[in-house]
Amino acid sequence: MALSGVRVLELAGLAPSPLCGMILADFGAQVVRVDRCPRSAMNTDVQGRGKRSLALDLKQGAGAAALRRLCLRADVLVEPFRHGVMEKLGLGPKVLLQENPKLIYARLTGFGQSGRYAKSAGHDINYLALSGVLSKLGRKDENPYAPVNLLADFAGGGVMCAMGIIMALYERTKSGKGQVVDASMVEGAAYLSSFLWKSQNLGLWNRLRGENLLDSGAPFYETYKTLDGKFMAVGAIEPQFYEQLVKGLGLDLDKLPSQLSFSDWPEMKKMFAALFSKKTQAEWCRIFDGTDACVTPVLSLDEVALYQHNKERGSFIKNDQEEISPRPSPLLSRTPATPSSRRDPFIGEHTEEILLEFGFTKEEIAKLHSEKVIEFNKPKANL
Ligand SMILES: C[C@H](CCC[C@H](C)C(=O)SCCNC(=O)CCNC(=O)[C@H](O)C(C)(C)COP(=O)(O)OP(=O)(O)OC[C@H]1O[C@@H](n2cnc3c(N)ncnc32)[C@H](O)[C@@H]1OP(=O)(O)O)[C@H]1CC[C@H]2[C@@H]3[C@H](O)C[C@@H]4C[C@H](O)CC[C@]4(C)[C@H]3C[C@H](O)[C@]12C
Repeated sequence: MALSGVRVLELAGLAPSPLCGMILADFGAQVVRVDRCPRSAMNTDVQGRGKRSLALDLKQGAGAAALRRLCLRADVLVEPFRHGVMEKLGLGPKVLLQENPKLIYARLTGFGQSGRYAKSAGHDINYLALSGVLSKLGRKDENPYAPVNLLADFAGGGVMCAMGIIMALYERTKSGKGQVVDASMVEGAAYLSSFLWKSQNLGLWNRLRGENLLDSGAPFYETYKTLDGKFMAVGAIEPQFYEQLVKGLGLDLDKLPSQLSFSDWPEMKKMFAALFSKKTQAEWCRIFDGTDACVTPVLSLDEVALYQHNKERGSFIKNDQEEISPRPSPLLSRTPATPSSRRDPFIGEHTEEILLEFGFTKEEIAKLHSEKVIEFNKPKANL
């Protein structure tokens, strides 16, 4: 796999850093999740695929020292705390990079490592708000609306951080040096939205939120409810595709206002909505499948894996617990990701084997254990 041989230490965090670690693991890296010790009653990382867990108390001097030792043999450290937390533990980049100059030290935070908010708490919606993106999301006459915690946490955070790590790993093959990756979710979400910025002069965003081409203003870029309470997604932007949409709806193009007549959009939406409500989702699929009308069903998470196209590509996978999840993306032709099919690790499940692998002796491990710096957690206890 593309990242085999890369050793990653991921300090356990909320949502974005677990995704970052999972991407690296899916593509072959050996990812160790460093969990808190004493461990919490329940594992909240649902993105632990392919990782192993080491439970280590970083607040004890011996715990912080153990992490420093682990970092000597690691390629990447991912830390998800607000700025200052790692420094307070004596584990800041100055210390760790001095000890291992090849280390890639990835810091995944909401507000970045500097600026007045660097030490403030926040969540996806706050980061999205400060990126400017949130102001563009939402329907006409409604408040801005955050689409779950996908944009800042995962796209602008977890994915951007993984990209930064991979670029730093590539650069290291030339310089032999590690570096700090300062991944701010505000900036990640803003960067992700570069199209929004760069397209300001195209006239795409001249109208209020929810009245533009791609933000639910246009009748041909919208979702519509069907007779059976399901939905269809319509994305017929180009005139040749719009023509096919109109045909599929049983309308006559010549009798409709021009596609880009903004003032007619609200009425056209009503007309399209009335038509979509007359047939079931399956009936609309039969009409539009195989055309270029850019009309697709809105599938639920329960439906996607069984949907013919997704089945043909094997886009969703099952683990040995029969849980379905998306297959890693993108597909690499020679070295595709081979995600683990095992269940996620229990906190502290691999503490001993990881420490042995990183050069700790049995005696050292026993001492750390007796001092409650580390914890073991045998799987049987969880079954
Ligand atoms: C799924 C839910 C998550 C929702 C995601 C949400 C929408 C997000 O946006 S996530 C993005 C959050 N932001 C960041 O990650 C940016 C960077 N980080 C931060 O800004 C902060 O970390 C913070 C604001 C997120 C949290 O601040 P906090 O003060 O808690 O932490 P820090 O200041 O960073 O410091 C960390 C301290 O911890 C110490 N530490 C760290 N590691 C160790 C270690 N190994 N040993 C010892 N100590 C360690 C470190 O030293 C720091 O100490 P100090 O403070 O003293 O300096 C989920 C959200 C809530 C979940 C639910 C909830 O938990 C209840 C249930 C619990 C149950 O177990 C499972 C079900 C739950 C319902 C659970 C379900 C889900 O997981 C949630 C809903």
